Amino acid sequence: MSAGKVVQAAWLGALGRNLGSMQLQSLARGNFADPAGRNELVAKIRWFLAVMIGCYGVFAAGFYAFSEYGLFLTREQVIFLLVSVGAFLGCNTLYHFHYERIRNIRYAAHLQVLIDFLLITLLIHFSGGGASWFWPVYLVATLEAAILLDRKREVWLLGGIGGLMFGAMLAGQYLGWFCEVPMPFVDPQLHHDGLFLLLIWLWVSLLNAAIAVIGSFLMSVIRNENEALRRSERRLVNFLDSANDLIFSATPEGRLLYANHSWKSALGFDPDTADNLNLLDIIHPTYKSKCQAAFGKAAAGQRVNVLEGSFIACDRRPIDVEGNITCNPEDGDATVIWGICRDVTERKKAQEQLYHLAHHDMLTGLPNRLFFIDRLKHARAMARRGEKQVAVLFLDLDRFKIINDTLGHSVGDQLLQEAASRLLECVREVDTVARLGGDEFTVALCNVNGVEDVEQVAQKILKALSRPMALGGHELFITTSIGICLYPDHGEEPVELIKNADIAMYNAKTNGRNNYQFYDQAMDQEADKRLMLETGMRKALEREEFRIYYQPKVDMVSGRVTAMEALLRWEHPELGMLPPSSFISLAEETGLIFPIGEWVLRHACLQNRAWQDQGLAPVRVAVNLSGYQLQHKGLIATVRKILEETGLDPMYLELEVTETVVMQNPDFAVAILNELRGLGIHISIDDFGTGYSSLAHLKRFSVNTLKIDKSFVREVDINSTDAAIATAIIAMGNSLNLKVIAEGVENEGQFSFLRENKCDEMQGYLFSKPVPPQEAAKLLRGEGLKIPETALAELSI
Ligand SMILES: Nc1nc2c(ncn2[C@@H]2O[C@@H]3COP(=O)(O)O[C@H]4[C@@H](O)[C@H](n5cnc6c(=O)[nH]c(N)nc65)O[C@@H]4COP(=O)(O)O[C@H]3[C@H]2O)c(=O)[nH]1
Repeated sequence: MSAGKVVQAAWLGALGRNLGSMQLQSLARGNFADPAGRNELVAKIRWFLAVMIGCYGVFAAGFYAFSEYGLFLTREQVIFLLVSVGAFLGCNTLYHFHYERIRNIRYAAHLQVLIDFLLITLLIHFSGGGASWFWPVYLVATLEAAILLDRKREVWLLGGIGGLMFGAMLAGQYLGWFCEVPMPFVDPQLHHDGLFLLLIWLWVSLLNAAIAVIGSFLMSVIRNENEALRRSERRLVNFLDSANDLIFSATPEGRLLYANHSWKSALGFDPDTADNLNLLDIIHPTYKSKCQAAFGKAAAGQRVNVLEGSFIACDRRPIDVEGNITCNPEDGDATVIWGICRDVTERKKAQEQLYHLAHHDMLTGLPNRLFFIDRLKHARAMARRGEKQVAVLFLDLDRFKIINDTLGHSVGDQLLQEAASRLLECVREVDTVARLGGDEFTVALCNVNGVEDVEQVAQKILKALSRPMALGGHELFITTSIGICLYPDHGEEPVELIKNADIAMYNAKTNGRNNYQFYDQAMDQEADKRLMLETGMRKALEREEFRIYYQPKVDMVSGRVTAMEALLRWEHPELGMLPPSSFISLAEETGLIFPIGEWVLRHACLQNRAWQDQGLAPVRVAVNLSGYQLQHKGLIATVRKILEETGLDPMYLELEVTETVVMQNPDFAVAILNELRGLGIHISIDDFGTGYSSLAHLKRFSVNTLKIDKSFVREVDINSTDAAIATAIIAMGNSLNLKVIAEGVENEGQFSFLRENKCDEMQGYLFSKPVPPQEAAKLLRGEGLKIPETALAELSI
């Protein structure tokens, strides 16, 4: 048996033995060991005597006044009798009402007994006649002394004094000092018989002594017993108070009778001071009816095990408890319910915390995957009932890893928290936003009526997340890619729905990020393909499956090639020649972008050096830098190393960085681009117009060229908005002394418009598609470069 169980068994045993006598409060009141209890008893005796004597006085006076016999009392005796009765009643009343004050007087009890002796002596003597019947009252006064006084000697002494007083009265009578006192049933002759009076005195004194001895002996026995009981009670109370469990007793109606120390300190109530405290009033409403039923059950004699409940403490704190209640009524005792419970508030809190931890993401406080699946099941059940749909949105923050790696995890964490709170703003309360890990979030939209509903939310999310975030002293711009699938159209099971939304999300990523895509079964093949690409990509470098194609950039004044843009291709053994759009984002996610990017940079530099060595007119080679590469700590060192290894002059290297990547963390980009510029490298901002650059930002960037995104070039000659954007970019570039190049120029209309608007350079299929190195060399020699006829005359070729 464990120590805890031994203690529990011990105190349960003690509790059981004392259960009947455990009416602690009421017991104390009738306790002879307690002076208050004894005084109460004595007071009762004295009131009884006073009433009896008073009745006799009234009877005697009445008899004297109205009876022709006039009784056997003289007028003076009746008067004296009434005065004595009055004095006795007066003393008693005085004692009763001023008990609290009198009891503090030393020898108050002795005095009380002596006064009783004296009054009774006077009463018997001076009233004479029938009042002499009251001589046994001496004995009662001795009994009073036995009850009131703790020391036997004092009891005997007072008993002796009583006897002496009685003797003195008889002696005085014998000697004729007092008036004649006729004794009932006694020959008046004997009233003056010394021997007879001596015998009476001896008899009364003997009785008095016997009462004093027996009374004080019995009282000491009672007192000792009571003291032992009180001691045992005290021990039990101490024992109960030392228990950590909350122990209480109450009536079946809930009135609290007793509570141990732990109960009092946990709840802040004290049944001794709070009158009529009812347990049911301080039980949490959730548990009230359950506890009421349990009390009823216990009162009916059944033990209620493992009762859970919660009290409301004095300061309104909920105190969760767990325990059992029982009721052991003994014969004649009122039904008392006993409860033993444990304060499990902390344990419950810990359990709740544990549950929260198991079901929530620590960083954002959002539900985690486990909880999300649970919520999704719930949403599915609701949708089934209402014949609605559930939408699962899978979100991945674009290029989050870059921010995390470059600005540190603390900023990354803040970003995730900010993203989480913005996501919560976009959905209703019934919907669920969860974080699956990393930068992946999911949203479950309940009771969806159709695709339009979901699209609205998706657009709201894209907008909310693209708002700039000021975190850790940086202004960050982030976008997100969202994959969406619907229950029941795209799957039944939560796991399947999440998987399909994930597949759709990848599609959104490959579709240029910052957009949403609905799941389509065809995407499954895409997912398989992606898996195949991922495994293949790891070996592609070793197997030398990557190729670089080159596309010329043409100067609009001279008509010459100013640069060759290196565009990566992957010659997949099964899928054929793959464009970068089908594998670059995958390379970024897998981290393979670093070795691949380095490979492209090295080979492009080598190629350019080779062209120069072949005697071709030197041009720049433009290499695209992924956001991940730009933010990589080792970028500058890598570029330097490659330039050294290949022997290419930095002025013939151009690095293209997309505007979105630069704007994601402008402060960081400024620092890196300045350093690259410092090496003598040409810097271009790619896809310009798609990001959020402002003039203020541009002024800080140390770049050479702005490259108008091909989406604005496509309809630049027919669409007024695109035309306005393109001309604005050209004007901006001119004012900042930057070169402006347009990409994706396919026809003469675009060409003429851009030329008329003073665009410095152009690139596009109109001049040449991206071509392998050998063909690129031909272009550099001026062979095969397509310049529109209309322009040839004006160009200084
Ligand atoms: N419709 C149309 N398209 C034209 C025309 N002229 C050129 N293009 C295409 O436009 C893209 C221009 O590259 P970008 O904007 O830097 O966009 C590039 C670039 O961001 C990225 N990329 C290419 N190579 C690399 C690389 O080595 N590293 C990194 N990080 N990204 C690369 O992949 C993107 C796509 O490259 P590509 O598929 O080669 O697509 C190229 C090119 O083939 C035209 O007249 N019409």
